Amino acid sequence: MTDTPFSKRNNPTSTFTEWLREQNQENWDAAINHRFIDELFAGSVADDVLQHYLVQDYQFIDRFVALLGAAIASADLFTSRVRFSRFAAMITSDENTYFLRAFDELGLADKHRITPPLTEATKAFQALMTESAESRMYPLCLSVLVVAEWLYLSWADRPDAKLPERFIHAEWITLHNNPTFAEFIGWMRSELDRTGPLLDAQEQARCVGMFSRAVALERAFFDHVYTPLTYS
Ligand SMILES: Cc1ncc(CO)c(N)n1
Repeated sequence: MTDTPFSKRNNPTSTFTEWLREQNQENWDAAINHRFIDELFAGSVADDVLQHYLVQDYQFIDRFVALLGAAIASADLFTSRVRFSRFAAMITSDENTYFLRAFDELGLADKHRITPPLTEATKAFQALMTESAESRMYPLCLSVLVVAEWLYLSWADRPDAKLPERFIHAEWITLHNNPTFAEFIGWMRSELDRTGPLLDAQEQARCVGMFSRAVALERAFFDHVYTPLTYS
């Protein structure tokens, strides 16, 4: 990892978020081209693999919504709070009901919707989200939120791909590649592009650190679905 501040970056035309992503290109590309994503588009993910992914991801989403709350609380503008609040409403409605319908389809017991065993990857992600929320600094909250949403838009954006038949596959794609979602990511990046460069070198290094951890964890999270737990 480099300690070079944004103002001394090699490529002077890159924005703050581009600069952050450039430093994590290998993990980013491995995540968005992951076997799991190829199988999701093909509709061929094994049910126990998808179930494991969704059970663990529901626990990710719990802390993710808490982190959205921290972004709402720490944002410097009312207009930013409004946009994040609307996004939080989407996650806690359309996305939440997708999880519940998918759990029904996959026959998942109630206890695993609420308190499943947590994997190391899930715990590490939860710890990162708690740390960034507890910083109470808007750009640090954004550094983790931007990875989670921008990386998901990046894997889901395959314009020539046909949607798979089953809703448990297709809806997980359309939740992450629809125009409203894409527009929101553009806005959220512009928020980090606006507030990140104003930080001092030490605080920028914290952004770099959290962004990098988040990208590495996204990759690890996809890797770990192929050793699914049994939820009986
Ligand atoms: C692990 C992970 N990262 C990002 C997203 C997008 O919200 C998600 N659902 N799960």
